Amino acid sequence: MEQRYHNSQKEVKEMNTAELREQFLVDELMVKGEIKFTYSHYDRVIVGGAVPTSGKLSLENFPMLRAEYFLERREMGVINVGGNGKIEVDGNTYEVNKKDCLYIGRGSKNISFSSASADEPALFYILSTPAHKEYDTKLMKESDATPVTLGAAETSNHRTIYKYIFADGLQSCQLVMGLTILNTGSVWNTMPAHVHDRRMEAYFYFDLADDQTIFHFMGEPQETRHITIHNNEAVISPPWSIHSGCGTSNYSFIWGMGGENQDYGDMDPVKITDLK
Ligand SMILES: O=C[C@H](O)[C@@H](O)CC(=O)C(=O)O
Ligand SMILES: [Zn+2]
Repeated sequence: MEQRYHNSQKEVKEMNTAELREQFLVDELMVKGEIKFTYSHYDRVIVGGAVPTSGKLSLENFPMLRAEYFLERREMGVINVGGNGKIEVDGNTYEVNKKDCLYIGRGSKNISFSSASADEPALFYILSTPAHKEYDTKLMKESDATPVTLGAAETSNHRTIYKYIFADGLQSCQLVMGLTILNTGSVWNTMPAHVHDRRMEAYFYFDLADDQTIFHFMGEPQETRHITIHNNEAVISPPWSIHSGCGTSNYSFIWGMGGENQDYGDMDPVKITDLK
């Protein structure tokens, strides 16, 4: 498991392209036949990807967690963005197909991931946060989420938001998770941008054509920087940073947060004309 430590606002201002990418971009997340993890020290959120092919992939423990097993003191959210797949949690099997979300509660011990087809494998995107108590492991199908439409074609940000793990959805200790789908011709996400000093956020971009890119904007609202992102890559957003993107075509992304509260609406918006 790779570790990413904190960076101060002052430090980030001074970073060049390579340094920004090294600190905040999480690439090589979806690797066939592997589970990959990156441990961020912002709210101790672990970002991961699991791509099972012909066999099952089991969730292993990591010595750096100093735990008996991965979810001894943690909870986990998983969203599939690939082919049909299954997740087994302590003997129960859940069908987690594209855009379905499984919340896995603290205390769950034996977890494994599998794909229905090795040729079209499931792509499981994983977030894990520290948890103080156990909530039920529960599946939310895409069709059970309540979509909310935001933005407009005129401002190139017409998009639909699906919330899965949050105060009024799947219950968790602190994890918040969902996804956003941009309409064809819309390329801007999260504009107007916002910060939420109470929560870090991670974005995972998917369903972007292989020959396209997304300019992901980060940094303090008056000190913005960008990182270019390709399909199936994630980016870490410190609590004090904006997180917004503009693609060279439309795309979808999973957002997820850990921290002080689970109130999706807790955002301090930044006026578009105040961004620098
Ligand atoms: O704090 C919330 C997150 O930044 C995202 O949910 C925003 C988002 O998906 C969007 O506006 O498209
Ligand atoms: Zn946000």
